[in-house]
Amino acid sequence: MKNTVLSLMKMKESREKISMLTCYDYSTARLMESSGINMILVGDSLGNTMLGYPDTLSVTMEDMIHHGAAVVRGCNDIFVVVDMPFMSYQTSVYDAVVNAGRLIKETGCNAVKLEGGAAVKDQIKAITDAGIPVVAHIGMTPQSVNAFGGFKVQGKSEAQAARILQDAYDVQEAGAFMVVLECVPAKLAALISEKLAIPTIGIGAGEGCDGQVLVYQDMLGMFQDYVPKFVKHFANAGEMMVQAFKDYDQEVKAGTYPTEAHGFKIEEEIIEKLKEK
Ligand SMILES: Nc1nc(=O)c2c([nH]1)NC[C@@H]1CN(c3ccc(C(=O)N[C@@H](CCC(=O)O)C(=O)O)cc3)CN21
Ligand SMILES: CC(C)C(=O)C(=O)O
Ligand SMILES: [Mg+2]
Repeated sequence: MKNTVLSLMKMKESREKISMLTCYDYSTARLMESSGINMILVGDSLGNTMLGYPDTLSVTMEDMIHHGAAVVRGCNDIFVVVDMPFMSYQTSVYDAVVNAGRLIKETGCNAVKLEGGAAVKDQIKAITDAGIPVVAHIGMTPQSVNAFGGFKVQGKSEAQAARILQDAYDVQEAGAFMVVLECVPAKLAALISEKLAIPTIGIGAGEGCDGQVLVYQDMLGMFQDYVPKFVKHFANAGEMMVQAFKDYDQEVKAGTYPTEAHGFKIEEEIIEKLKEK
């Protein structure tokens, strides 16, 4: 049965962990749907994993709509969240509502996600007031990579930890129904998870969160540019793919693929007639 904002919030109450993975295309969405995971995130991490950018800053609304709509076409039964890309909501509350609305209308997703705490309270409130569920994202927010000086864990000092806790309270108060905690110390994430009424979804935020999210190419072992410390390889799909590509290359070159079984037949007579032309 498909989750809703209500059933996801109830999972926190009953201490049932929430599983989320990123997804960017139709065929992967079909596969994920048969796995039992609770939620899909069409993350702006598609800038890295699908488009080959060094960060998420170049990702556009058009990119998110293109991939988001493909994922939604593959999902009958999973709650889908689409990331708002860099500069689609930071510029004004008006831009935030217009662009959140476009993501909902043009992809068919169930909720949107945006990065930031206190700084985007007004945006979260306005999008929520428009009837669009919002997932917040605090801690190490990759769209601020240049401000952070790299993809570095946030919240180790007392001042930073206090700011992140306040961000968590702020996004909850503004109306977010869920919050992603990225790359923050495990004990800080556990404390925030206890204090908030809304579910927390961790990535590099330890075992105390109400759920977890990973980039699917990371957990399948098929992304090689970098491997963050929080990633666990649940498969070595990268190795399997390279082996299959090698086998194909060899068989094509050796003439062992394709065989007759992979081809289509035609009446011999027709070929004989064509030979005379
Ligand atoms: N494939 C992929 N996976 C991700 O998790 C991800 C993306 N892309 N793109 C957007 C952001 C970028 N993220 C990143 C990228 C790198 C590290 C990383 O390498 N961290 C180091 C250093 C941590 C530190 O020094 O504080 C690590 O060892 O984990 C972490 C998160 C998370 N997001
Ligand atoms: C890793 C998650 C939280 C994300 O924002 C993304 O994939 O873009
Ligand atoms: Mg993102």
